[in-house]
Amino acid sequence: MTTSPLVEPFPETGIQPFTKEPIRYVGEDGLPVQNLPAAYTPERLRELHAVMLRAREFDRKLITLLRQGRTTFYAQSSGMEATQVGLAHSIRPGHDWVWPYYRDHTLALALGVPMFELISQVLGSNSDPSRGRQMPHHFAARKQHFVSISSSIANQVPPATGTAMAQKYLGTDEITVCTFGDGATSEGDWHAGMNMAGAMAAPCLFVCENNQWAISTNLSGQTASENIHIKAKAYGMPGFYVDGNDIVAVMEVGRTAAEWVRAGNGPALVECLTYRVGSHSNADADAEKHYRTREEVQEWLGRDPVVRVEKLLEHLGHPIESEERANMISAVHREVDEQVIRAEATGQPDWRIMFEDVYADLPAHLREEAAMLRAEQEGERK
Ligand SMILES: Cc1ncc(C[n+]2csc(CCOP(=O)(O)OP(=O)(O)O)c2C)c(N)n1
Repeated sequence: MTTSPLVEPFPETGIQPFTKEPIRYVGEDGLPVQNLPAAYTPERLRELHAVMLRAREFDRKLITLLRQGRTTFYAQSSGMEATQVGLAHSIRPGHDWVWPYYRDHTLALALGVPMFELISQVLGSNSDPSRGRQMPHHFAARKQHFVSISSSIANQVPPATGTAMAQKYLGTDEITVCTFGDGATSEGDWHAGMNMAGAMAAPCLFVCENNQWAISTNLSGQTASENIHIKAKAYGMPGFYVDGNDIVAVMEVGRTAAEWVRAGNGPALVECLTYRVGSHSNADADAEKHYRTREEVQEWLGRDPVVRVEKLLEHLGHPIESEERANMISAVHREVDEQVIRAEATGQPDWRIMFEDVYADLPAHLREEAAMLRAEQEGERK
């Protein structure tokens, strides 16, 4: 067990919980503000950059799909790539369990969920693992232990704690990862889940993707607390504050916290300070400038996490040339187009699937409803 986790820097990495300022390795200008750990070679940084850029372009293409009316809901994560890709690289994909929230498709991609599955889900096609029964953009991926998403804010927090408690009782070396936005931290479920995790020393890594807006409510309207991570203290767990647009910082803090949780020390909270540069979802009046200024958005566009890695690579003498970047973007666009065609070709699920996959023996009232629908369909066909 590590001693004094609430005040001391963590011995292996020297990373300190409860800092006043977000922990940062790479400044907004792309220059390191402290020594980069040896693992961040130019090759590694290029790999991370490619994952981030793929997610960014996935967002752009899916917005087009939405505008074409081929899906009905989408919530972009543009601007938050360092947080989600960094988190994916802090845990063990397919081993640890993830209770995500609805903006986490970049996390899913980075954990290795095939793009085909994500696109199938958004389209509700036959190839969708949920077979069109979940709201669009509410993914689940069995192989990656990525639990189905709830639209209801903070709903995932108590069951994430429960999963972590089970992992503890079973004595596995898995941990649970639970993500949420800043708005979720005002919900009763959030406090119940955090409290229980602390009391039970459950191996749960809580990650707040603080993008500073909950639809039209900003952080200061959300809480009188000076920040989110400080709330961890009340639940007896360390709280880390990290620059969520700096992938090196997210990975260093994320890995420190995850391994500390895995070592049996109990839960931890990581707050990633980032920004949602796009609209909340397609059901949002962001473009009409009702709740935030264009200047604020511009300011954060200037802190782009993908560009930060490009600037760092340039500084290290390994720049991504503009032609190479353009080719990477075209390749993602082609990949999306191909997966859309493949998913659409599987067709839409039949109404009969409503009655499948839940009951081994269908109860009488559902058998009756199925028979009624069948009769109606047959009547229409005559
Ligand atoms: C229990 C509940 N209350 C309200 C809503 C409506 N709602 C949908 S998204 C959202 C904002 C959540 O903001 P945050 O947790 O910060 O995540 P973000 O969308 O900013 O990533 C709200 C209030 C909901 N889905 N569930």
